[in-house]
Amino acid sequence: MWTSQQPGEAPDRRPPGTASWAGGNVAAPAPPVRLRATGITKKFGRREVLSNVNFEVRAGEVAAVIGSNGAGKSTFLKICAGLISPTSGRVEVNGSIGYCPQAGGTFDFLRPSEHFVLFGRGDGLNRDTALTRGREMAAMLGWEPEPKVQARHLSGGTRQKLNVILSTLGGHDILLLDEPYQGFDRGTYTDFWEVIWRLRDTGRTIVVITHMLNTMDRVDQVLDLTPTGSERNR
Ligand SMILES: Nc1ncnc2c1ncn2[C@@H]1O[C@H](COP(=O)(O)OP(=O)(O)OP(=O)(O)O)[C@@H](O)[C@H]1O
Repeated sequence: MWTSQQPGEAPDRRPPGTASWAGGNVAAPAPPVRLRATGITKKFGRREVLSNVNFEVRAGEVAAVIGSNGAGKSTFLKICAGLISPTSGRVEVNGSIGYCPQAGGTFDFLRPSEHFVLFGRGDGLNRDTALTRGREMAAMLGWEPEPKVQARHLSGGTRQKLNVILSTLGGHDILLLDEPYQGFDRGTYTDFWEVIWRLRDTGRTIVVITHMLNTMDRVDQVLDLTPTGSERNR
């Protein structure tokens, strides 16, 4: 379901189930657009942080959002997640969203398993499914949570793994990840991308804020929010 007004995509007029017709080869229909941001501008007070940003990402695509410090990457992702409103412009969402914040997102005095249950229940999962999914995702990131350790005693990188896992529990159509791999060691970074590609292959849409330039060959498209020219002094 589109959660805001759908502008209407061009109808596919091909006969159902046909890959080609009229004697010619016709490309398979493009996967559906999952997230579309149109003309997004955001001001904090008189300061314009985002200026007329347009962005569209489809099912089965991974997009990177890049830009200098303060370029508005986190602000843009929060607007896409519906956490804050743009000053102007609109976001259309076709599917459910999982969001991984840059910082926070976990609770000091809860154990990882308690996080899985708490967040899983919020996503409509029962307790056992939430625990199983959480542990499976942890294993994919090379982590076996110790049963009795509270989040405040986890290392920074491990706590960030927990943060990422929580955003994936609900099996959402769209994953918005704000610098998800801060503190990951090299092996976990590799595992992380394996997980992302696996999710992409199941038709998920993933938008990742990153500062890692070597990420660019891992994604389908890049949105660069670095201010240009006159925007630099905004
Ligand atoms: N709630 C707010 N009120 C006022 N200013 C804000 C608010 N949130 C963000 N800003 C400002 O907006 C600008 C963009 O912030 P944002 O966190 O989106 O940048 P970013 O590109 O994610 O930066 P970084 O790469 O350092 O994480 C910054 O100058 C920040 O101080």
